[in-house]
Order: sequence, then C-alpha cells, then structure tokens
Amino acid sequence: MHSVVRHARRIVVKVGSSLVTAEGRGLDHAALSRWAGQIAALTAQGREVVLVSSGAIAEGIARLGWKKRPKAINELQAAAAVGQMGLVQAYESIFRSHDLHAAQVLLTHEDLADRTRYLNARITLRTLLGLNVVPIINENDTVATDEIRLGDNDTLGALVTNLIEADCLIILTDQSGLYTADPRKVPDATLVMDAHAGDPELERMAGGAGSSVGTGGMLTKILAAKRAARSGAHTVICSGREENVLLRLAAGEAIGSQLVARQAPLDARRQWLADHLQLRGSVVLDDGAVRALREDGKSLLPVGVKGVLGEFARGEVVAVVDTDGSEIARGLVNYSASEARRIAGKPSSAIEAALGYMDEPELIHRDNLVMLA
Ligand SMILES: Nc1ncnc2c1ncn2[C@@H]1O[C@H](COP(=O)(O)OP(=O)(O)O)[C@@H](O)[C@H]1O
Ligand SMILES: N[C@@H](CCC(=O)OP(=O)(O)O)C(=O)O
Repeated sequence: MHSVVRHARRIVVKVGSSLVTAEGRGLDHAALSRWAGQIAALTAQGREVVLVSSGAIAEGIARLGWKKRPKAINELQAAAAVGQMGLVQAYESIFRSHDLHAAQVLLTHEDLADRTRYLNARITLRTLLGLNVVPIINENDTVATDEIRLGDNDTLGALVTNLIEADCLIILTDQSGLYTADPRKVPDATLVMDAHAGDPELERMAGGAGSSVGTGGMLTKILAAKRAARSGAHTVICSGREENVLLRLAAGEAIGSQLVARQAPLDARRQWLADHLQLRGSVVLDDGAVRALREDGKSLLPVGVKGVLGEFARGEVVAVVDTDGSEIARGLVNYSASEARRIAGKPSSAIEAALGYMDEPELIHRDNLVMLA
C-alpha cells in the first residue's frame, strides 16, 4: 500500500507537545530542525505545507523553571505566552536557514465559528501558501477561555485541514501510530496500519490522554481523522522520531497508521457548520421529521419539532437531535429559541398567528443544514 501523502499537494503537519519538548525538558531544537528541513524540501517539490505546532505551554513551563504543569488557567496562559515566543523564534530561524519565511497564526474556536473570521483566516492562509510562506499555527492560549477553547491541537489540525481543504493531515506523535490499545499499558498491542477514518472501532482502541505533557492522547487524533475526512482529507498518525518521516511519506512509503477518508467531501459551507465545536442549543425532532431530513432531504419545518433546548438567536448554529438525544444534523436557524418554542409542533401556516410575522416557513432551510448521521 502506498502512503496517502504520495499525491498530496496541500498538507497539514501537526506536531504534539510530547515531541516538540521531549516530554517537558524544553524545546528539542534538533527535532524541530529535522521537521522544518523536511518541510522545506516538500515545499521545494511544489507542495504547500502548514505546520500546526504544540509546545507553547510545555516550553513556557520549562523556561519559567516550574517543576510541574500548573492547574490554574491563568498560569497555563502565562506559560503559553512565554513558551510561544521560544517556539516561533526557533521555527523562524530554522526556516530562514532554508530561505523560507514562516508566519505565526494563533487561532481560537471563536475565530473559526464566526463565518467572516473563518473566511478571513482561510484567505490569509491561502495567501501565505501562495507566497511560499510556511504558516505555523497554534491555539491562541492566552486569550482562550473555556467557551472559546479548541482544547487540543489535534482538533485544531483537523479544523485547519478542512479550512484550507488540504489533501491530508499528518499527525506526528511519540508513538509509531495507533495501536489496538495504549502501548504504555498493553505491551503486546499491535499497530493499526490502515483503517477507514471514522470507523467507530478506532475510538474504542484509543484510550484517554496519553503522555504527561500532551493533552489529547490518541482519542483526539482519531476524532481529528474523522473530522478531516469530512472534507475528503486522509490522515496519517505516525512517529515524529522516525527518520525523514515526512519525506518518506511523501515519496509513497506507508509509515504508521493511515486513516483513509472514504466519504464524499462536504461542500465548504456545510463543512463550516459541521466544524462548530460548541453549540448554543438544540431542537428535538419527532421520528417523522428525522425521516424527512434523513431520507427525503427535506428542510426542517417547525411542525416536526418536539422541544427546544438552550438559548440561541436567529442565524446561529444549533444541533438537531432525535428523541434519544443523538445529534443527527446541525444547521442555521431562522428563528430564535423563544420564537422556536412558540412555533414548535405547529404547521408553517400558523407561524404568523403565533409570532405576529413570518420570516420563513422553515425552521432550518435545507441549504443551511448538514446531516451528521
Ligand atoms: N491505542 C493507542 N495507540 C497509541 N497510543 C495511545 C493509544 N491509546 C492511548 N495512547 C497514548 O497516546 C499518547 C499520545 O498522545 P499525547 O501524549 O497527547 O501526544 P501528543 O503530544 O503528540 O498530542 C501516547 O503516548 C500513548 O500513551
Ligand atoms: N496550545 C497548546 C497545545 C496543546 C495541545 O493540544 O497539545 P498536544 O495534545 O500535545 O497536541 C500549547 O502550545 O502548549
């Protein structure tokens, strides 16, 4: 089997905290040089590469001389602000030695949830790539409160992959890939060499958070692969310590775990809807409405809504759930939560009498709806 990276023109590479900082002992400059050197070679082959690099917090902790990772958010944010300096300084000087410019891009969930900012981020990244600059992306940890946090850079890597419609996402970590169980705990676990991104069996194999400095563990990588597959991107999870790993993958060698995308890519607007991590509310459908959406591709009418949860305004993204509470779709609502409560279960012809006006007959129009299950 050839590597899914072989024909990739646009690639997102994510390196985790455990690798960048050699388990918390400060930045591993030699390792950074090796990856950056390979990225420079990939750009010389005419490929576009975006680097999502973790390590700000771990490097900040090392620079501040702290013995262990603090629990307080403000201390973690302070550490990130200190460590991010070291991270970009290191990459900037290494890329410069390869005659390449690097650019720092710090994002939060809120930036990607807002359609205008999302489109701005996309155009900026595309412009940077067009200028042969290597964007280096991290979460904007110093401003991110719980509500706007992405949480981990595996998720950020997948969101960026979808944002720029990359062909593949390469997640470099401290293990050789996904094993059938956590190799730290189950020594005879075996490497999964190829699988279908989104296969629920993979989620079972990946336990909780892994190393002491990383945040996500393997589960967030598997979910990232599932997310990236929605835009048609394949994911490789492999060891960042493997010699020339990026170049060998690009030459077609299958290394680590290849998680292949099999579904047809969502269009860009539905992709953006699907990539929202936090939603303000949800609407609960009766079984007939679930069937109308799923099987007949219909818009969501108020008549099929049994309940409205949370508070949201017109134009916000809400979850569409079945009676078991499983999210089957999500979309942009035409009515606020309080309006939706007043028209739930009613035919569209009764909207005007209930609200005093009618904007649209649908609660969520089909064009603003993405099916998830
Ligand atoms: N099924 C699995 N296969 C491989 N690693 C796993 C698995 N389940 C849990 N892990 C753990 O996930 C860790 C990698 O996650 P993490 O420390 O967050 O890395 P990173 O900093 O690269 O994001 C591994 O060191 C490993 O202990
Ligand atoms: N933004 C954080 C990264 C957090 C993170 O997701 O780390 P990891 O699980 O190692 O990819 C930092 O730079 O420290």
